[in-house]
Amino acid sequence: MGLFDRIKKAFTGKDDSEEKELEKKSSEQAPESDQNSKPEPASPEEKESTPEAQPEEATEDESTVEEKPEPAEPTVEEPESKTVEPEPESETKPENSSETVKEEPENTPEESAPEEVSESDEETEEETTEPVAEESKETEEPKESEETEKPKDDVKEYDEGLKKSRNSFSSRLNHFLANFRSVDEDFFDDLEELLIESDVGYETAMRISDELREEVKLENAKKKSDVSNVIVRKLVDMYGEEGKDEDNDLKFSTDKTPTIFLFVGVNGAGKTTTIGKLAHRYQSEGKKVLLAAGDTFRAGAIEQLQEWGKRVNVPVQASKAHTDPASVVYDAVQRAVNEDFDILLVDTAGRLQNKEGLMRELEKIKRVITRELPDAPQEVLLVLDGSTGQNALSQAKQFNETTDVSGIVLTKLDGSSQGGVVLAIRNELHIPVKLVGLGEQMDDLRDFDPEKFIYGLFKDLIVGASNK
Ligand SMILES: Nc1nc2c(ncn2[C@@H]2O[C@H](COP(=O)(O)OP(=O)(O)OP(=O)(O)O)[C@@H](O)[C@H]2O)c(=O)[nH]1
Repeated sequence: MGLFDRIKKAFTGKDDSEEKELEKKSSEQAPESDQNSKPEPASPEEKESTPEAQPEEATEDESTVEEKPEPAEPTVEEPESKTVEPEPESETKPENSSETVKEEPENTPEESAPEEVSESDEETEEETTEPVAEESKETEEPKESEETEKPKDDVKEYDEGLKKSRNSFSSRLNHFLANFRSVDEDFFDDLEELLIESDVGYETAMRISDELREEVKLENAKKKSDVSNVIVRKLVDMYGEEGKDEDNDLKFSTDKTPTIFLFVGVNGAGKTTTIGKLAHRYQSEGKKVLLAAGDTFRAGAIEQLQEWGKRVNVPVQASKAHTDPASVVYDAVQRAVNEDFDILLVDTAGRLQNKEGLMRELEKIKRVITRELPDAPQEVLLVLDGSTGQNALSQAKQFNETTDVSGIVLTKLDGSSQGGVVLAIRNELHIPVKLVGLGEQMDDLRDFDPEKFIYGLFKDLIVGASNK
């Protein structure tokens, strides 16, 4: 069963063929009693969900007028979703948060062009690193986490977080389908354009268009509803295919040594915030977490990480601005080992005077870590601002050329209408997305779950597409 059918079945209780079968039967037997043909709804809670899901256009299309079974919304517990590989509800338990610490990302007028990273990195140890600002420790109790927020549900989070992306994609596609006259060359040109604009990536758009030509011929899909079904099915199944060997799980140390995650990415992508959220997650799980302020390029970045340290009650290894970041990281690794920390999360600069300088610095940081702990870092996580669409994709390409990225954190998907970039990242870069940011709060970080994500992105189209 392809991804499309798996998702459809998980969330509606029926896959496409079962549904067609049912429809056929019910139209043969009792044309009026279409009530009966509804898939037993999982839970009809938010029926209003997406207005564009059943756009007026669909009505004008001859064949599609008949009543659709109202999409069964996924229940919080996803009761019948057992068909999709069993997901442990692996999310952080959000017993806290709620308190919104406003952080200004660019709060410091940085840039006094920093001395180039010194090449002599053997040293690092004592010199630079007076742990000037290693505050927090266990001193401050997590006062903020007292006000409990109701636990967030995973499916629902994706569902809500991706509303904008979904609406944007659904309405574009629906608009497009409502306006095409025939499936000719112009149709395919326009479709390619639409897919590219939706940030699924150029190559993906071309592949879909090519394969669609075949499918359209094969399935003799001439009606709008058929074409729509084929497009969505292709998009989803292609995504499923590409991800067959993808491992979206974070890797951890397999011995007693600390796990180290190194975060890289351009300024403002959400590195510090992601580190804060992850620190909160592991801390809540009872792990001993240390943060390292490896972005010494600007003082504001150090303060920002320290702020997060306070918020989530986790110590931060830091030094003065413009210290060699490798020395800060060296000290952090030493401390993590000596004091039995479970996890060390390392922040890095998003910008230096030039790209080469930045890449050299990242390399050096990584070398320092690996020299101390050969299996670390267990992850080099590239943080990308998901709301930047194609821009995120080209950043990923650049970083991946110079840094050995093991996974991607895609942030700001809540505010984005560019969720399609996830398709491009998988189909074109083959780097697994491991985490997604669905908001600014401590609990708004999710392990990336491809099926829930795709459901969140295409819900209306998946549930609606095949019933026409
Ligand atoms: N809506 C939303 N905002 C986010 C998310 N992740 C981060 N942000 C916001 O994005 C802004 C930048 O995040 P930072 O964590 O400072 O980014 P950074 O990559 O560390 O940037 P520098 O410290 O400048 O290198 C902040 O205002 C965050 O609150 C997310 O998932 N959703």
